[in-house]
Amino acid sequence: MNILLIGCGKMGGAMLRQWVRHGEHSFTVADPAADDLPSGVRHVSKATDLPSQAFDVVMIAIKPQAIADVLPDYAHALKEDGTFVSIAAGTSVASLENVVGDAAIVRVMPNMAALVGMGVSGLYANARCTAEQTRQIVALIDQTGTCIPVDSEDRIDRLTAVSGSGPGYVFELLRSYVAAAEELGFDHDTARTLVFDTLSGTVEAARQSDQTLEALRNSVTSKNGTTQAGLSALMRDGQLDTLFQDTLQSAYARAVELK
Ligand SMILES: NC(=O)C1=CN([C@@H]2O[C@H](COP(=O)(O)OP(=O)(O)OC[C@H]3O[C@@H](n4cnc5c(N)ncnc54)[C@H](O)[C@@H]3O)[C@@H](O)[C@H]2O)C=CC1
Ligand SMILES: O=C(O)[C@@H]1CCC=N1
Repeated sequence: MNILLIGCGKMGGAMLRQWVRHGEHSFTVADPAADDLPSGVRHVSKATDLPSQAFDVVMIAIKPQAIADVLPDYAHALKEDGTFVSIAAGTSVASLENVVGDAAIVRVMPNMAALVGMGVSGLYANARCTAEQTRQIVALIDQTGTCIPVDSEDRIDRLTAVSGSGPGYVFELLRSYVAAAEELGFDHDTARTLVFDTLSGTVEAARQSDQTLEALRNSVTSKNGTTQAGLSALMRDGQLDTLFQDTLQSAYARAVELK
């Protein structure tokens, strides 16, 4: 496919790197600030540099607040049977239709783990998308990690709160965990190794296990042992559950505001 990527910042750039690595599609990036594009990617700085009806996919990867101003300039570049794809948080299909009219539109919510080809994305296709158009975009997003199609747009906003913003929570969790390990006397590099390997090894053990997460947690927790002491601080008064619920509800509420 011939694909136009409008906006190639942190998220668009992470996904583009995976697509270029797979080498299946041709890419043009429209972003005045993009200066370090992978080789083979064409770069344009303005919409008027693009021919009409040249692209199978026009993907918008700029900030939600800028879409209404920027996208109309690029609408001519999409083929008549092409697909608009938006990765913007919140911005609804209805808002996108207000800008580009009645078109095949797919909302994708990726995450920053796409940087290493381990992203997880939600995907919602509007009623104008044919099964073939949806299949093509699912296959494209699969190249950045895992793609989970959903059948309601609200699921995309909910999934934004869980996995779209998720790397932000996890980076902060890692920062705090590493800082606490340093407080306990480890140098920074050792603290990072201890925390990162604990996280990735534990996630893999949980993924490969058929036990519940509670059973796995209990398998680490000796009666009156060290883990029990640590967990009673971590879980005091249900604070961890409250914190995660507040975190996800706040992010979901913001996605709804950005519609
Ligand atoms: N950063 C993340 O982890 C995620 C971001 N998103 C969504 O991705 C979109 C982009 O976010 P980021 O990459 O984080 O932001 P960013 O600020 O890193 O990238 C935005 C890019 O758009 C470019 N841009 C601005 N005006 C433009 C114009 N008129 N024409 C072409 N390009 C223009 C900027 O130069 C910049 O490179 C947002 O809508 C966000 O909601 C979705 C999931 C995760
Ligand atoms: O914070 C944001 O709005 C974007 C969407 C999901 C992750 N980053």
